[in-house]
Amino acid sequence: MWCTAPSSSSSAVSRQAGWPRSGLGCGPGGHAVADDAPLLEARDIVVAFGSFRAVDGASLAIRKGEIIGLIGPNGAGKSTFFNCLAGERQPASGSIMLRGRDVTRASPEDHALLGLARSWQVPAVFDDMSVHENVMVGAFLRHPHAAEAAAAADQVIDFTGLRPVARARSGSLGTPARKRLEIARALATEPEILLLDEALAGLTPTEVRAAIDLVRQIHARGITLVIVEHVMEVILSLAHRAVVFNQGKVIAQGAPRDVVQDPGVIEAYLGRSLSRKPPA
Ligand SMILES: Nc1ncnc2c1ncn2[C@@H]1O[C@H](COP(=O)(O)OP(=O)(O)OP(=O)(O)O)[C@@H](O)[C@H]1O
Repeated sequence: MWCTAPSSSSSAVSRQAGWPRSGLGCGPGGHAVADDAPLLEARDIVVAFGSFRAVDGASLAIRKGEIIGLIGPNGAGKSTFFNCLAGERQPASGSIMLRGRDVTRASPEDHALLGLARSWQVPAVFDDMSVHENVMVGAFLRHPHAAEAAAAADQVIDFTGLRPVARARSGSLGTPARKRLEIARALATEPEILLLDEALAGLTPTEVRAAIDLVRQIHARGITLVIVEHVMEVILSLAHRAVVFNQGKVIAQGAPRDVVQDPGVIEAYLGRSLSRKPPA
């Protein structure tokens, strides 16, 4: 467990090392956080592009240890909502609490320092850098000295199975290794909660199974997960709770096997998504 005084830097969020980080008994700055308080909570989030509300009053509370599957049709607002959770986009209204702290207007770096990491739907790796150097970029968040960041990156590379390509130029990687690198770079920031935005999209059924195994191992390390994914079988096999978005709103949530029986979910989404090819 870590409980420290707030940093004197402008971010007011302290840097803490050790992967994976553990314990949520203290909020940043040593404020007590109730054990049953959500790790991350978004309330009544609205994001508008002109007169169009991409996210229209969506709320979600995520507890430590959960794997949440966020599903819904194309354009439902999942990624936009994700971007708000990670601090990349500020909502027009609503609030976001991370570990008991209001982060609605906080920067992505502050979110990362508080223990939230995300992967991008299209991997945002630095093509001209090696795999190891890319992972070091994440590790620098908590290890400012290069030797320590390199050692921390090594651990993550071993954990994610990237050792055989550790010295390869990232731009030379195929889709599965690129997706894995995206996850590795997020893990190197030593998160307590990891948001995966379609991290399994574009993989073959065999690669999907390997990626599901990796997600299970990440969860076994004590990391809470929120996954946006279109392949329902992935949600059914991984998620404790499925949350369904449609037209910017949460229209249903619950145990994945219950949610798929919900007539509103079938009408809004599953009628289309079940026709997508699941992992064999
Ligand atoms: N920067 C933007 N400017 C204008 N409209 C946007 C912008 N970003 C997203 N949108 C629109 O907001 C809506 C929600 O998009 P979003 O990407 O959040 O949906 P999604 O549920 O993640 O979809 P997908 O499953 O296809 O990734 C879409 O209609 C999209 O076109």
